[in-house]
Amino acid sequence: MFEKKDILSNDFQSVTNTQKAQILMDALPNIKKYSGKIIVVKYGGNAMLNEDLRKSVMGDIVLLKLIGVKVVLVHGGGPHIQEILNKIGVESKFIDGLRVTDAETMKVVQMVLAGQVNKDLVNLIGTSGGQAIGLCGLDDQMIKVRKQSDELGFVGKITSVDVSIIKDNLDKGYIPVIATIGTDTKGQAYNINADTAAAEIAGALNAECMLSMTNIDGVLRDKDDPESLITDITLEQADELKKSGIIAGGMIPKVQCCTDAIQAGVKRVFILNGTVPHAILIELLTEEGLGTMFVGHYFVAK
Ligand SMILES: Nc1ncnc2c1ncn2[C@@H]1O[C@H](COP(=O)(O)OP(=O)(O)O)[C@@H](O)[C@H]1O
Ligand SMILES: CC(=O)N[C@@H](CCC(=O)OP(=O)(O)O)C(=O)O
Repeated sequence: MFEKKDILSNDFQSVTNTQKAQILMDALPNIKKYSGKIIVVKYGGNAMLNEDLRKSVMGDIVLLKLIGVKVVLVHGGGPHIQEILNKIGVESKFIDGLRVTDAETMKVVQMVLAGQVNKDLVNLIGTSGGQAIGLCGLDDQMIKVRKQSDELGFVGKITSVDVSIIKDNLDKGYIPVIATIGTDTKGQAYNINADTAAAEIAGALNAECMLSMTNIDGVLRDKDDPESLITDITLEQADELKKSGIIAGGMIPKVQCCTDAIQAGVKRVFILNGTVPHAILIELLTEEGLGTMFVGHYFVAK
């Protein structure tokens, strides 16, 4: 039997073919568990900046698809938006982790998320051997929103998600790749935080599982101590850790989205470190587990 450290180390190169075959056999119960089920992966932030890691994450997604999992990729791209805003000299302000979005910023958000980032990921899935289709919340008016608040400008609060276009594409064998732009009743485009959108989409799809990929191992008792990872967390514990200030900064909205997804009926929700090669496969297909798993008030066996 192999441990996480063996899988992540170069020693893994020296395992025999029989051992490799055994690893595949060991994955069989988990493959059976997820085959035919919908899994929503949220990918964004700093975990998306390194090209080799992006390739590794897209490779994991293609492999899941090929073993029969219906994968939906919801992506962010905050750092990519920031890079263009910096280049054109537009300043961005954040309120509680959300980008204040004026008309000019909204144009950049749409251009970067639905254009550059979305199509780059679609292309990468294609070259990794999968079939992806790029969508955003404007396609078929998939994500409807209303203005969240005047001070945030064109930041949308999701009012409904119509998942028909996602399901149609899953049925045709595509991996839907979704940029999180929404529209109001008048056709105005809005910026949506990608974790929030992923949780809403996962809930609307009645997904088996949602994985939120970030650049830290999961929820930590001490964010500067990787050894303090909380592997399983109930909604009540998550609330307590937020109140006590242990969960802070960008982790607050991320944890909120995870608890929202559980409450919307998603069975298993994880925060995972997307900078660990093959984090998705290790979490889903091995007994090891890497990140933080959210469970309802009752215990759900992994
Ligand atoms: N208890 C905690 N456990 C883990 N990370 C935490 C915690 N409290 C605050 N954080 C911070 O939250 C960050 C993750 O949020 P964020 O950077 O917004 O993610 P992303 O860009 O991937 O969406 C971590 O890098 C960490 O600095
Ligand atoms: C309203 C709001 O803040 N929207 C985000 C959308 C992108 C996002 O969420 O990207 P990450 O997942 O990479 O952080 C933004 O403008 O940055």
